[in-house]
Amino acid sequence: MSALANRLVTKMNGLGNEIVVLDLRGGDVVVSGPEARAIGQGEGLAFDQLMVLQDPISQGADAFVTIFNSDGSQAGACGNGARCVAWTLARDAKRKELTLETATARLQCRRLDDWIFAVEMGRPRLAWDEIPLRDPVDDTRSIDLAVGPPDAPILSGPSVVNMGNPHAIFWVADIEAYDLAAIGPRVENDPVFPDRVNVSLGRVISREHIALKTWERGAGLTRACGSAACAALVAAARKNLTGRAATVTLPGGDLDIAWRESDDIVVMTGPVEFEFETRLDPALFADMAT
Ligand SMILES: N[C@@H](CCC[C@H](N)C(=O)O)C(=O)O
Repeated sequence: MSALANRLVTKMNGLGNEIVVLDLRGGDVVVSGPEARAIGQGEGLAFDQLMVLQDPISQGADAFVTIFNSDGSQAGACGNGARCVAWTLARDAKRKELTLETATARLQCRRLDDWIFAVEMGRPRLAWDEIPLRDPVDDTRSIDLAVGPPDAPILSGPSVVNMGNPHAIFWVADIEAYDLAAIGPRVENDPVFPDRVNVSLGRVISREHIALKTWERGAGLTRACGSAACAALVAAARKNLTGRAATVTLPGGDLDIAWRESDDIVVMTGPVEFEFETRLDPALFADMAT
């Protein structure tokens, strides 16, 4: 029988971004991409991201987190998932300050209220090879990429930012005026992005307010993407469209994002919602080698 059979999982969401938390700390069980996909087939467990907790590597951290997208690929960051993980850890440890480790960062999380968490999402990486892009460019505030006919593109010049994962943001006047479900996968898989990319449409409403919709790499259209909200604020501030703090309104609700001047770290604040806990049905892993 699979070592994942009957494991307890917590189904949550952050602004409608569907999250499953699987706590494997205290053991040496690891999850493969196919196993992650299988977990998403469980009743009510369709997720955008699966957050797998393992024992931390460095001192003082509460958990090492591996992040899977619904297609079984791995992501370096997940803002909404980080808040959900912080909620499970805060509940169990009865603490307000938590530290998560991921493959790319160490994230400090703070419980501000029962259901509200602030997460330090790290420093944005802005050089072309940090996004990464295939070809060198001097300025990632707007890159030479267009969607649509070359003589009449419908979208062009996205900003690109790495927030632990790669993001491209097209600035538009109306985020509802485009078919992101069609455009998203084309841009996600464009060869200019060797690691693929998360694709957002952003509208600057004011210097303190952005509206955003995201097609997530490996997960598709989602109701909210925390790292995209961080990337959008950084990109907008770099273009002097906003200041260094703004509310980002996503289809699922609002996140407050601040890009601290003192240490360059981006802080995301927003809610989490607990849905249910359940045990993983052994039948999900029936076809897999143990
Ligand atoms: N929903 C997440 C981001 C998810 C990761 C992304 N799909 C990727 O592969 O980079 C968030 O809230 O940040």
